[in-house]
Amino acid sequence: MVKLCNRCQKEKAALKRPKTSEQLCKQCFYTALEDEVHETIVKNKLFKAGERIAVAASGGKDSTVLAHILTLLNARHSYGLDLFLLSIDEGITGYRDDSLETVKRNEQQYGIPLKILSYQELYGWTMDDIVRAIGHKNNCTFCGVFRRQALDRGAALLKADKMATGHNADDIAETVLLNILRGDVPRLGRCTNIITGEEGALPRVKPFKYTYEKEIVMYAFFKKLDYFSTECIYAPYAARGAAREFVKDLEQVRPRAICDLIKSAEQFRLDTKTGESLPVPGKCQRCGYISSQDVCKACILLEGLNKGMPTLGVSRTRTKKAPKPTKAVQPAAVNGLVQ
Ligand SMILES: Nc1ncnc2c1ncn2[C@@H]1O[C@H](COP(=O)(O)OP(=O)(O)OP(=O)(O)O)[C@@H](O)[C@H]1O
Repeated sequence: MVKLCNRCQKEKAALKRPKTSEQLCKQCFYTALEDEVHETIVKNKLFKAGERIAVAASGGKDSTVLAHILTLLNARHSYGLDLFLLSIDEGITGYRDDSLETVKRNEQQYGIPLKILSYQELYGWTMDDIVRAIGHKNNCTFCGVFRRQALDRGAALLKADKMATGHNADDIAETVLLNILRGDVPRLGRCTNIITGEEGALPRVKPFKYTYEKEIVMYAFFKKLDYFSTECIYAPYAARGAAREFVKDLEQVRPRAICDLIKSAEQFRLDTKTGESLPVPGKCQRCGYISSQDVCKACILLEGLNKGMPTLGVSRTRTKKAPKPTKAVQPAAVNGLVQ
């Protein structure tokens, strides 16, 4: 017997939604997902009319679907946003070079201008160079810290008001678990925030906070979106992989587990009486970019690389005293890079 779509009751059901177990036709699935993202955007006041939004685009499924859905919702609901694609080329041969080709095609497909910035031009090192120098251990620390700053720099060049990233519900649930494993209570409370960095120059928003990865993949697949699907070649060495597997196992047993992990972490709010305080954003004395310390993590890591002491700054203990300044990356070095 043909199973009809639970919503329209007319079309044949094409899929079972991983999040709700509803059996839907393709069109009703698209509408359900798009409406949920719209609701998330409106309820959480993620955007204001007239804002310039940098969509952090890696060429992967999440950011590709994000660029697609934001373009669509911006037109459908007259958000009045100016959208831009912003990509960081970490310099990972056989991975990022291929995914950037996808983003270049997305620029044409969605009609959104693209800006690419590379670690090579910002820091003088590619990730391939870094892995050659330090090995596979800790390379994700360098990549994560440099990417975060590189995205901020790119957004500043684009004069963006906000940045939207493709972090989905699974990513956030994984981060919750990692923070529990590390006993990092302040981060545990903060990692589920849908808007971060509001106190600084560039707030970051996560429109896919409640969107399941499996549904993003289904959406991209059924809509035949052009995205790059290979994992980072250095990813097998990341601790996140184990948390990812665990979240997938939990989801298998109980699909709600992903939402529940996010909800439970939301209950962990910082108790100011415990003496723990949130880092106060300031400026790095060397490069001038946002930092809660005198010298930002990117400058400390870069100093370690340039001095042949790559473990400098990798430890999670906070440096009270800033190390002596060496050559810093000057903001001026990347001025005039807007294409
Ligand atoms: N190289 C990059 N350039 C621009 N944005 C990036 C880059 N890498 C990651 N991001 C942003 O951070 C988000 C989460 O990063 P993650 O490492 O999970 O991405 P990914 O798996 O490479 O690709 P995606 O999340 O797009 O499927 C991405 O959705 C994207 O918005």
